[in-house]
Amino acid sequence: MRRRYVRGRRAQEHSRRAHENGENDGCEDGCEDGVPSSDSDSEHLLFGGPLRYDTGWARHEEAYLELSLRAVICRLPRLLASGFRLAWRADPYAARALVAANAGRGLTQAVGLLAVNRVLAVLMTGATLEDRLRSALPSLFVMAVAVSAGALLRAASTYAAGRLGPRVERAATELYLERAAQVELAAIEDDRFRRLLDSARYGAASARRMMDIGNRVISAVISFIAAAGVLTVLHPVLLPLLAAMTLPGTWSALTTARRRYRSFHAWSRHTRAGGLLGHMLTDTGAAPEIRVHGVGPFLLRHFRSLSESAEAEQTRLARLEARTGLIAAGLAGAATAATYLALGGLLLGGAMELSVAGTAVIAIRTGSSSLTALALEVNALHEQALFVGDLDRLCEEAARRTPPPGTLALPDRPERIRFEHVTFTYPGDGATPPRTPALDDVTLTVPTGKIVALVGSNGSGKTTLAKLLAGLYTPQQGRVLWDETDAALADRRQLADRVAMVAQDFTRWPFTARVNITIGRPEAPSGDARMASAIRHAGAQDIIDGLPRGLDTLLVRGFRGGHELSGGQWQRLGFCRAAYRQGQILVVDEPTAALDARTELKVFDEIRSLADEGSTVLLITHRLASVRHADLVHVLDKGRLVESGTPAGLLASGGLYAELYTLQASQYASGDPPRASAGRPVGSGAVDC
Ligand SMILES: Nc1ncnc2c1ncn2[C@@H]1O[C@H](COP(=O)(O)OP(=O)(O)OP(=O)(O)O)[C@@H](O)[C@H]1O
Repeated sequence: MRRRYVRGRRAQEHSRRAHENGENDGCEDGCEDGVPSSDSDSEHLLFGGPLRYDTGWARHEEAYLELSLRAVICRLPRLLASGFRLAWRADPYAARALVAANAGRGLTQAVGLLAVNRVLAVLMTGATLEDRLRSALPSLFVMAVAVSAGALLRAASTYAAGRLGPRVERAATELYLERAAQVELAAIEDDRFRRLLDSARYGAASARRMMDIGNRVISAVISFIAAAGVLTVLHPVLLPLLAAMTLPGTWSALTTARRRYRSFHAWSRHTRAGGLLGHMLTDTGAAPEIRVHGVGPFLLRHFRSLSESAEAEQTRLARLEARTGLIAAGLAGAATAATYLALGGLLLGGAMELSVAGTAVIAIRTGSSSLTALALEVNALHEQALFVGDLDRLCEEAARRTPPPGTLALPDRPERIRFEHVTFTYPGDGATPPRTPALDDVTLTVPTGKIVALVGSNGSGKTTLAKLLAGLYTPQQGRVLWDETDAALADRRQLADRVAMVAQDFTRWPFTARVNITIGRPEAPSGDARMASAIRHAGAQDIIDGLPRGLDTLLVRGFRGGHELSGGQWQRLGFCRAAYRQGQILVVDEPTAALDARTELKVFDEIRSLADEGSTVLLITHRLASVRHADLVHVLDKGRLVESGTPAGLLASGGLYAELYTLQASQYASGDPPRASAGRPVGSGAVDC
């Protein structure tokens, strides 16, 4: 009931707007800027409303539609300048050649038109035909030279644009990737920056397209200027006649293009929704449920409903296009008749010579086709320029968010890493209320050469603390000290070099097993000893032995020879990668979550042996039985440090650690499932711990 009311209100609002815009293209049912509402019952049922992308580039859908042609033309020079800067950086020679060739073409067109005028004038005056032809020869020669030069310059401009395009795309892509890889992790996780990244991703392809469209715009502008200049020289009244003949065609082309564009954006949500349904129907992950729950016919029905409404929209557009084309043809016909009547009047009144009228007809034809092309290309150019503008903004923003390289050297063999009153809050998206700190005034010590465990409920800040230690984030307050050196001022490359990490969501690289291990330290000389030691520490020999091509097996499905590992096997490979890296500090976040009991024991033995060899291990785990391997345990709760001590000491003290431990141990001791509410509340993740 409520939904019907909301949809009714929305339809009324759409109708009102369409009415205000003076558009009534058969959309009694609620229109969006002349486009019938694309909201459908299927979308409401399946997605709770229209399926919109939440990405940066999607912003341009609205931005572009809001702009009038005048606004587009006003903004264009700035946007064009950023495209030209890219072109200049990519290939200054080709950029110069492109501009020069187009300018030259305009000149040849003007010269050609004037020569035509001269030829016609000479042919229509003079005594004998032979005399007239002889007198016309020099102008004919000029015409031939102008046409040949124009052809040569067109070839030069095609070559320059073709050479420039890929180079511009490569330069822009490199710029994009370089900037994206440099920024701090917090920027990558920041919604606003992510949107900018999304949007700027299209900057490179758009920059390339801009070269082609820009080339056509320049040549249309120059050709229009040449035709308009010649017409003004021939007779001042001809210029308004040119405009009158051109306007209907331009109006028709622009109206149709904008209508299609609007419709595309209103209806692309629909198409996207249909695509998603199609994908779900064939997706491997959804396949079992589709079969067991009989979801197939349900999805197919909604797919058909979405497709049928999209087809109806195409029919509506075709009808409108035909109508606009007809109106434009009528107006253009009237304007052409008026033009020829005016030319006839000028001829009869003796205000214009026949030769001038002939040249005028040619110039009007050239000028009007250039102007129509210009209007369309400017529209397209503006759309591409928006994305190139985003690439510019990304570069500025990335420069702001790239951490300084740092200058202080870290101690070779630090005795401890100390967190001093560290507070860290993840950046918000600006729209929602500010986040609460993930770490709040935390002071603790990680002695080197030991196993230090971080324990606490879900969301208590363990992973965040490990990432701060690895230098992935910088605290807003407090310091992380390696002995006495502040990590925020330390050489960032040196800091990264000291740490190896097996994160919860470590990357499953779509490469061979060998690369998946060595990518932990790609520049290390690939020696068998290092590899063998890493495989041994991770207890991964059986996995490698089981692969069809051993270390050279490709670990991704969907490609020939590709092989899929189980979750636990991947986890051991991730551990192997970290061991291969041989960092001073090894951070392991839930290293055994997907492992069977026997393998888990083996991995913890290896962690112990790594610590015995001098490495520092920062262990994050919810399996408190495994924490007995640790030399020191820090217990976090809601971003604060609540307890620290040895496992035995903490058990004896009867605090949060002891409570969590007892809760977990009781699962094994008794047949009854433990109750999370037993004892005092320990946060939402009490049972996990
Ligand atoms: N990238 C992020 N952006 C925003 N908030 C985050 C991000 N990562 C973590 N948080 C928030 O910070 C808090 C601490 O998260 P953290 O991952 O450090 O906890 P944790 O103790 O490791 O949890 P778990 O045991 O579930 O892995 C949580 O409230 C979490 O929602």
